[in-house]
Amino acid sequence: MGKYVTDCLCANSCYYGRGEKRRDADALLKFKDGLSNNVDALGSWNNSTSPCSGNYANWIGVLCTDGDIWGLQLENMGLTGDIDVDALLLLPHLRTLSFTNNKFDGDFPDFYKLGALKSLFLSNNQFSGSIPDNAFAGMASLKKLYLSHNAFQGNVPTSLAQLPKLIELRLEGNQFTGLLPNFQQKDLRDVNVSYNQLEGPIPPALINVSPTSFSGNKDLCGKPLDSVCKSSELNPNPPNSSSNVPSPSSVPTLEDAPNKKTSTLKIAMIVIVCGVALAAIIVLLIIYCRSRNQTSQLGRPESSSYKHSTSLAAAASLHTAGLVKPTELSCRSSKKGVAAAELGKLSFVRDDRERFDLQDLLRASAEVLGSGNFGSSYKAVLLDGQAVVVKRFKLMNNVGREEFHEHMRRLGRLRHPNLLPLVAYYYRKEEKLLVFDFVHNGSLASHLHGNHSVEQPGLDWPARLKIVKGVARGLVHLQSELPSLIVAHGHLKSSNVLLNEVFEPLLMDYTLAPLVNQEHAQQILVAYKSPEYAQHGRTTKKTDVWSLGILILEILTGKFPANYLAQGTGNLASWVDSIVKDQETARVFDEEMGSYAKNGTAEEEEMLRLFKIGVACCQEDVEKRLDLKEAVEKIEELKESHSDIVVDDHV
Ligand SMILES: Nc1ncnc2c1ncn2[C@@H]1O[C@H](COP(=O)(O)OP(=O)(O)OP(=O)(O)O)[C@@H](O)[C@H]1O
Repeated sequence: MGKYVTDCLCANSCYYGRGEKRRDADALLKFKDGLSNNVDALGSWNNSTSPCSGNYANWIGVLCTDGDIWGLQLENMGLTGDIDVDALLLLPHLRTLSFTNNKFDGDFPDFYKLGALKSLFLSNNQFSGSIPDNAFAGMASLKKLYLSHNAFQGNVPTSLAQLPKLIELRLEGNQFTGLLPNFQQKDLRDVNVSYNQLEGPIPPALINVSPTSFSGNKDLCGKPLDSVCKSSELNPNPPNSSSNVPSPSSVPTLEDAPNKKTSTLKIAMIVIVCGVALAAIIVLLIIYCRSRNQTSQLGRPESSSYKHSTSLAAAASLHTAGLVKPTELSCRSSKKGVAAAELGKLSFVRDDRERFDLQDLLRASAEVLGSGNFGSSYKAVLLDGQAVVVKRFKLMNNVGREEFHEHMRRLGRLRHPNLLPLVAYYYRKEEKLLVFDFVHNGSLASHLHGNHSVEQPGLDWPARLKIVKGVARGLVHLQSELPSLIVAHGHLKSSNVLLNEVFEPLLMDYTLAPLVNQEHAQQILVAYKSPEYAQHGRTTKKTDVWSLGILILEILTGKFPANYLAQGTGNLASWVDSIVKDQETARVFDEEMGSYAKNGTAEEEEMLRLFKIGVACCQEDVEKRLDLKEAVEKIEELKESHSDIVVDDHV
């Protein structure tokens, strides 16, 4: 419990007694006053509660730590009006601000006043006009700045080049003009200025950035692009300042540039050669697509040795009649005139993986694993024997390309023994494909509720405890790596826990909420079945703890929360109540655990302790519910038995 709650022991009535907390609430209410259409979205911002109780936020979109407000995450709310920076100035602990995906417009607000800010996310709004050159002067702590997909004009402010800690800078999809400032920050690694109207040399510090981060501009030149800067571009004389000019020392020099006549000739040659090559590729693709379509129309199986297996393309079409088949992904794109090089291209998020492309997947023998709420999952075995799972997601069409790429990159950076790593993805407006490694032991759900045999015996107590510990560790990692998300997993349930060959659990389908269409998310994602969402229409940092509690009770009792998976149904509280009542009157532990679950054994005592933790995680009242840290600490203390046998958890 956070210090504020422990100090007060009464969350609501005391906070007016504490000047600091009162000041925070007043500051936010003042901020809210500046907004125009905030009535519904910020309904929880009112005087009946304090914004924070410990680490828990009573007000939507407020990020709390120990009772202090360290961030605001007001995303996808349709907000307009004024961003009252002076009101935010009254929040001394504020470090992060996100207004992504709203409708704010007008000039860039005076964020320079918030000198301690570490991250600022304003993407996908309607801000416009020039940003003053010194707009970021004094923001020495700023690490992440996202201004993409607005309508900013004028020069990229030179004060950005003076931010010592800047590591992520996203300016794509605006109308910035002129030269890039001479960025020199060595840690500036995630930069994107594509689709502006920038020109001139790319600063030397950015030569290792991907060339696509500069595409769609008027006339940028120099590395990492292929276009060599002309001498006039290397020594431009911009009206604004010399600090805008990258040092010419490491960009190509005059000697590198051929004379004008030769270079014009060369450019003409290159254009012709590229044109011919492009035409040839398009013709080949059309032939290829036609031949594949004919094959699939004939329904010829690619492999007769698999009872349920066929090519992924055929599997997809068999299973999703009426939907776009993966085979068509590349063909349709070509009709729309997308560059040939982009066709069938999977984006890989990890460097340690061997690359394959969509065509390899389509050629692979494939098997339908199942059909979930979002679409179907296929197991595909590539020619080199590598088994992967391709998941099709259809309910993510409100998310923009850049936002999707950004989210995938974030997921790609996650590394933990209890998280199923994302391998690659494919973006298309109507449908997304996510590729993961195939996990051999299947899902926890199938082990708990499927038929048991000699090959698949029931899970014993040590195995179940190991699974609970692994799941808890995976959740902690997600929460600590993605602190800006209110719900880090959001879809925790037994079919989304896979078991590897040593029964180590791997969480999957995590962090989908920012991508899934809002209306579908509320129908499908487990987080939206929590009591806090049912009662107050909001999720919290403890929502994943609720799902963990349900999972613990399911693992201990072997009882399947039937309503849990059904689309559109909510409240699981009655399921929890029935389990608790059963426990009071009889032994509820799954008999599949055999002698371990017998009355009075040391193991049964440990099971009881875990049961209590599960119930404490399922408290409907969020205030009374354990937070993740507390839950994990208690889970880690559990042993296979009271006789101190430590679980061999392979982590
Ligand atoms: N990487 C994987 N390795 C092995 N089995 C997998 C893998 N990914 C998914 N599965 C299995 O494929 C089946 C379908 O999974 P899918 O995620 O499509 O649906 P779900 O988990 O049942 O529901 P939801 O769409 O709500 O998550 C499930 O039984 C799941 O356990």
